[in-house]
Amino acid sequence: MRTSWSDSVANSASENAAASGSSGPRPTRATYIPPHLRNQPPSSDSLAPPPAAPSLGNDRVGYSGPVGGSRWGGGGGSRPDHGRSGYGSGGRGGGGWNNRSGGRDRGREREVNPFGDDGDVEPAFGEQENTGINFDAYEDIPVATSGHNVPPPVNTFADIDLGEAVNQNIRRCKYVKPTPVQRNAIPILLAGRDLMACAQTGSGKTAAFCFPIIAGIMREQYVQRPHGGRTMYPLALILSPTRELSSQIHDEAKKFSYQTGVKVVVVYGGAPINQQLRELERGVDILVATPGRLVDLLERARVSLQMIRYLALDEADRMLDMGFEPQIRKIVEQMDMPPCGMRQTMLFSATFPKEIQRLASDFLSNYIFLAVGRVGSSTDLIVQRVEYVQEIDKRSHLMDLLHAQRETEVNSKHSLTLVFVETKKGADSLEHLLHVNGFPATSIHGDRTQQEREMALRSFKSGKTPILVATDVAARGLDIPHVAHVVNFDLPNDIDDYVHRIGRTGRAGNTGLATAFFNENSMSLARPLADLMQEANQVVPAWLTRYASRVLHSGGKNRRSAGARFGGRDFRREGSINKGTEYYGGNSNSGYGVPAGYGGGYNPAVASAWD
Ligand SMILES: Nc1ncnc2c1ncn2[C@@H]1O[C@H](COP(=O)(O)OP(=O)(O)OP(=O)(O)O)[C@@H](O)[C@H]1O
Repeated sequence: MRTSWSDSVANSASENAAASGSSGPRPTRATYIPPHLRNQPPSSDSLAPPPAAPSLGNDRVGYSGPVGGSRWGGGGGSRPDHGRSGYGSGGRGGGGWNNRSGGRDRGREREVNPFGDDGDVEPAFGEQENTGINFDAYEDIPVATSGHNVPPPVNTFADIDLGEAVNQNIRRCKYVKPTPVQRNAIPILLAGRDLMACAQTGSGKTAAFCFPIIAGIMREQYVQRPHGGRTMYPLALILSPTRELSSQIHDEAKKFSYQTGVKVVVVYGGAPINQQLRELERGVDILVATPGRLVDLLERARVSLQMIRYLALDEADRMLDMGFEPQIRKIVEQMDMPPCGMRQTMLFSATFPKEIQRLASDFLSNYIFLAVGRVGSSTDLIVQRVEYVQEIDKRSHLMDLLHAQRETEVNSKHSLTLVFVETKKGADSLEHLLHVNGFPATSIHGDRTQQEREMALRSFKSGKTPILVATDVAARGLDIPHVAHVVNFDLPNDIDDYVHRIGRTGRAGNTGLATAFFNENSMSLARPLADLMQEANQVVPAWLTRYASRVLHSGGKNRRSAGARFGGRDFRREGSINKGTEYYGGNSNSGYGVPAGYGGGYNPAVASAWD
């Protein structure tokens, strides 16, 4: 059974509590225990010193610059490195796995089973029930890749060598087959390539970047990290725009890395830093972070990025918009992270406007662009409705909708409604209105304390308050089961935000409904909204088409540029860089119905709701 987000948060909290209460011996940081050795069952040779790794020398301590030799060194193997100097130990043939036991096992006793099962091994791939994703629709999903030497996609998890421990966790998650983005992205990442991936909301992007990172770290044999002092040296950094999303990624990564020995830690603002520091001191391989708290830790020299070899930006377009870009540049370019080409960089989002692609290319080296079209489980299954509602009538109209839902029991414990508003004040006052009118509602926005935010989400997820009023802080990434209805009470200014908001429903095979209240205030969205709905085979009201045609030639900021459909297209193909180079490889399809990132639609408005 899938653990819910709020359950996961609760599990994570109790896990932290258990960890901090543990009386077990604390490992000294002077001895680095490779992740794959940390969770091995004790064996007769467990006290034997690890065999020396002949290719490793002191030059592997810390970042030594783009010199010819392998910084990462290790096992050789068959993985092509495509010119990435210093990349990769191990190979895809399985020879890179190190199953030796030995060394100190600092994680084993403390590791809480994130699946809440008794550790039973799930049936082999293909024998399990799946989690509801409509796999039959997969064959029709348009996929486009561009870049040099694109590794071919795989069809099954068994075709990918992620190691037995990760495979067991995939089975525990009840993932039967890789989703299209996973089928394509995982081989690319295992081949050591940088990647910009654009795939629909709810299509499994988190696992697409987590699996290769975990497998990559497990393949590393004896990476020596600098020691002494209080600075920690993670090997992978996953950045995301909100605390809740970072927490969710952390929970997912902990599931995927269960019993692999790979240690995942999350840091984000609004939570006590001392607790996070204590957690870091226990060791960290993968650091999941929001940018603000990470910068704080970097400035305190409690974290160094010197040893980073995997950098993932989830919701990458948001991370590189005007609100976040300076912080991201600081983290990636001005601290001690190895430069692009000396680390593996992966950017994921459901939307990738051209402007952001251009910015993002600064962080990437010889990268592959991947666009995965509609995952049959997602927008096809979201019914989109748009209603003309005057500003003054919105509140009563919403309550009418909710009343009607109550009648049909749509708003039950297992049928949640997420209402998006533009401002924090608006969220507070709408929550209050619903409350006094007898609707069980709560709210989440950036002015709430972290504790209040977490409580609100828990209460929503559990069905205690099945209506959540939210600002855009909840628009991206959150994987909340049973969200049946998303209401855009206030439409966003940017069509990409609309895409992410409605993507909170219709996830992983479930159906969903998205209702938008449209009026004169949302006029700039008329055309992209009408186009988006048409692409997704939705009924577009005649009045919306009329509004859309009025702004057709007015060049609004959300204007979608011809040929750059939904941002599912590599901006390098527009001829702005690398002219004359053939970028397309693998499958290429034009014109997918990916409701993702309009080419001309970037709105650099800073959303105050973000962390
Ligand atoms: N191979 C798979 N088989 C079945 N379910 C899967 C698979 N991969 C991921 N899922 C499930 O699909 C859901 C959506 O995944 P995830 O949150 O990673 O989507 P996403 O693409 O990151 O969405 P968003 O764009 O909204 O951030 C999750 O509940 C996840 O557990």
